[in-house]
Amino acid sequence: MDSELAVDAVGVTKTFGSLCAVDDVTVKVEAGEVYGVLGPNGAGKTTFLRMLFGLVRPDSGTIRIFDRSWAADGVATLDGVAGFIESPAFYPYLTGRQNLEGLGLLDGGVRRDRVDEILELVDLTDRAGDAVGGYSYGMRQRLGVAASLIREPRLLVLDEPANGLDPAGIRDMRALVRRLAARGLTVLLSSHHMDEVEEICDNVTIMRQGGVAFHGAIAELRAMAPDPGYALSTTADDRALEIAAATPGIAAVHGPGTGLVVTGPAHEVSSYVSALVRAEVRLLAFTPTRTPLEQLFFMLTDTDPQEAEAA
Ligand SMILES: Nc1ncnc2c1ncn2[C@@H]1O[C@H](COP(=O)(O)OP(=O)(O)OP(=O)(O)O)[C@@H](O)[C@H]1O
Repeated sequence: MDSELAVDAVGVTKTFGSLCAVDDVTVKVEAGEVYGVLGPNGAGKTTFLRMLFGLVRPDSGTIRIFDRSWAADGVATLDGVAGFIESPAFYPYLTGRQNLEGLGLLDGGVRRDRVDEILELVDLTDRAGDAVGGYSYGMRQRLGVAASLIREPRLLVLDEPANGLDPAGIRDMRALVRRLAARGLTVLLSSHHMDEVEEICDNVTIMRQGGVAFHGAIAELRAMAPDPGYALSTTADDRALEIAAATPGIAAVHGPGTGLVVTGPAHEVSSYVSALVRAEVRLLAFTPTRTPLEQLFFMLTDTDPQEAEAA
């Protein structure tokens, strides 16, 4: 039901000069879900989120947050909404706890046990007494989430919360978002990595050059994804190619460097590997290439995977 939507953005467009940064984007986020806005650099994700926060005014379209709009309700539109656009900023010489308490003062103070609870939730209890200047990037991102939680929001908006994090940081951030969702918080986050969102989001909008390349459930995306691919190196690649040609459902080509790239449904790939073993072709390497969803993301957004990885 539309009145229960946390975010109801319809046909939102924003142009900067001749550049259409956000082009007729519709995003509907149900209360209680984790929603991802995905896209490569420059796709328009941040501009879209900035419009939710009222930092940028759309040229056309409507935005309602928990049934409030900037036009009708002004700043009250942000009641129950918190989050950060790009990286959160803190006083580096104050501790994590002092930063949170300082922010709480803006609202007339925050109870100590509430700060304790939030620090526990973002897994910073042990480091709460250390100066933020000594925090890792991932800890600062988590403290940013903690700062957003002080006002007990119903909707948390996070712009690329995993950007710049190492794999452990990404794992921690993912776990944090899951914990928040389990407490009933609606989370809207942006990302340019499919693997960051595929496990935590229920629905996604994939943006490409301002427009929408896909929107729907992750499950729908999975159904559209191409077969998984594997980089293969053997003692006899030419023979391995011949065997691939004779194995139903398997496609194999020479890889970009040495070896082969093999694609096919998982059970066919398993039969293919058995056939190689029977033919006494020994495997020297067998590693998955991109996940099918990542591959689909690059296809939908028309992005060159190598360029994206370099960026
Ligand atoms: N204030 C502005 N003035 C002019 N152009 C802008 C402005 N803000 C954004 N843009 C342009 O709009 C396009 C979309 O930018 P946006 O930051 O929304 O993309 P993004 O998907 O968040 O990218 P990234 O992942 O790199 O942050 C870009 O081409 C950007 O240069």
